[in-house]
Amino acid sequence: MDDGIHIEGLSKRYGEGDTAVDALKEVNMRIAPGEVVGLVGPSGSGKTTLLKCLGAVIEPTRGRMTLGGEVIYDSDQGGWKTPDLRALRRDRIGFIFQAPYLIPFLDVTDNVALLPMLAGRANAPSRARALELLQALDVAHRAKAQPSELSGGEQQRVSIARALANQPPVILADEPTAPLDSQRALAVVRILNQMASQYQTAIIVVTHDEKIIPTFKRIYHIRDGRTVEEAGEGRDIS
Ligand SMILES: Nc1ncnc2c1ncn2[C@@H]1O[C@H](COP(=O)(O)OP(=O)(O)OP(=O)(O)O)[C@@H](O)[C@H]1O
Repeated sequence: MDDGIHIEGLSKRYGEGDTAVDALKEVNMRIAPGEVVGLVGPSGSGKTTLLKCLGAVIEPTRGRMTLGGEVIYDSDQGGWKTPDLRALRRDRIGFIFQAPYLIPFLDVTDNVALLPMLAGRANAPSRARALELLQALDVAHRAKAQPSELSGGEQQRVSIARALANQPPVILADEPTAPLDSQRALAVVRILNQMASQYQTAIIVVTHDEKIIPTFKRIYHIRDGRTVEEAGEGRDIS
């Protein structure tokens, strides 16, 4: 089974000739449903490039990527499996960023329900799903509030609910804890672990954050475009 995330021989070259940059060099990764792994590496090592390839934002040069049991990209089979990369991103991949990027003129429920609605689901089940997620993330009491009325931590939890809204098999989190103090950063990681296990989502967390690195059970180190897998400390944060 190839559920979760499976990356095989993924390479990305920017540019051509003398100025070409090989940002990813035959990267292999496998993340199981329900698993949260860290992706760490120095500046310029290829982390953003890897997230962009997985998130169908840029096209790899070679390799194969499987998300939730479906091959989404195979360079030996013509590249992307679907021409509609926007729908792929919307329906199959959740994104969490350093800042929550909530839509200021929609209330909390609609911020979460918007993606299922855009994916063609009816309003009532989309809102019901949003409320269920807000409950799971302990912000349901703010369901009718505007984003500007929320604390930073509440906004971050709403952005995690939004990432889960279309039940994607995969969530890509780019430095989700960088601006947070230690306690709040660990709370976000705890939530990501709970959500991964509750919804059987595979989560990659790109991070430099020394506060959360000891919490991962598995870490991929990336250096100069190549990944090395390592057992993490898996420090208990329950
Ligand atoms: N659009 C581009 N064109 C050419 N080279 C690029 C492009 N984007 C990134 N690179 C190069 O690819 C390599 C990997 O960059 P990438 O942004 O993936 O690193 P990163 O690990 O995310 O770094 P940081 O932690 O600083 O964000 C770097 O050498 C970078 O200069």
